[in-house]
Amino acid sequence: MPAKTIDHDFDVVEQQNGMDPNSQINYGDAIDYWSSVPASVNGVLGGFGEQTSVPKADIVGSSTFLRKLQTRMLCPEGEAKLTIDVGAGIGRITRDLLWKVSDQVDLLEPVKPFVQQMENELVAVKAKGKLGDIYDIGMQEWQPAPEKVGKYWLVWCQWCVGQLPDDALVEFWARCKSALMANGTLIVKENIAPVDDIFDETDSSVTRTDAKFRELFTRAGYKLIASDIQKGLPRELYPVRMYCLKPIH
Ligand SMILES: C[S@@+](CC[C@H](N)C(=O)[O-])C[C@H]1O[C@@H](n2cnc3c(N)ncnc32)[C@H](O)[C@@H]1O
Repeated sequence: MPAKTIDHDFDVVEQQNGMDPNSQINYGDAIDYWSSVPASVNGVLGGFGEQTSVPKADIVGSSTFLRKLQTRMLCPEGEAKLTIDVGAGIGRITRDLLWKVSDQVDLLEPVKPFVQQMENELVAVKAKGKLGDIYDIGMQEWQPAPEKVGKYWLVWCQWCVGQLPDDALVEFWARCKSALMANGTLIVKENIAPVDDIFDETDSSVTRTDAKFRELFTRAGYKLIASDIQKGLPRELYPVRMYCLKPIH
């Protein structure tokens, strides 16, 4: 869930059970949960929709982060800035941010009602000729289309990687490496757990610690070049961290 509130009692019970949060993830349960919420910003942001400060603060934080990284994200002349919005929900981030910095945006999202809603959310992006392909599958099933291997300028993963267990996530990020162009970038923006990884049974996901993220980036073959905390979120939410990663070739 994107905007998870801190619920210590629940976390402690889960940790005391001594179960590995990874082993509790069930892809089917996750799809059932996300299919049951409204196909809206409020639905994909766990109740922290446009009536709250969260969506606006999120987009401002991401564009500030990207602006700081401009010189590290140069695209070779003559090549298109192709981006993929992973676990895209209804296409909120593409609609509000990614189209502005990209020539074309692909989206990956396994929940059918969210994919249908993209048609409404992305009318303006499509009219500008910037809407690419939509893959209605999970990250664990995705691999870059043969003609797109080495073509992506940016892979954007936000509030979705907790849906995969550690090993499947490392394998997914390794496939992203083959999708990226030589100077391509992986951005990961996620909630951060304070002490240990925490399983959330609502959407069958894991909230990871900063240390775990850094370990998984190394395992997947990336170098971390920048990281910032998202500012301006309500106090009751987990901290949210942005990571900028470059593949090690
Ligand atoms: C919290 S929402 C975030 C949506 C979007 N990234 C945003 O910030 O607006 C999590 C998204 O991950 C999607 N998701 C669930 N399981 C997934 C999987 N295995 N692979 C890719 N996306 C998944 C959900 O359907 C949902 O759209």
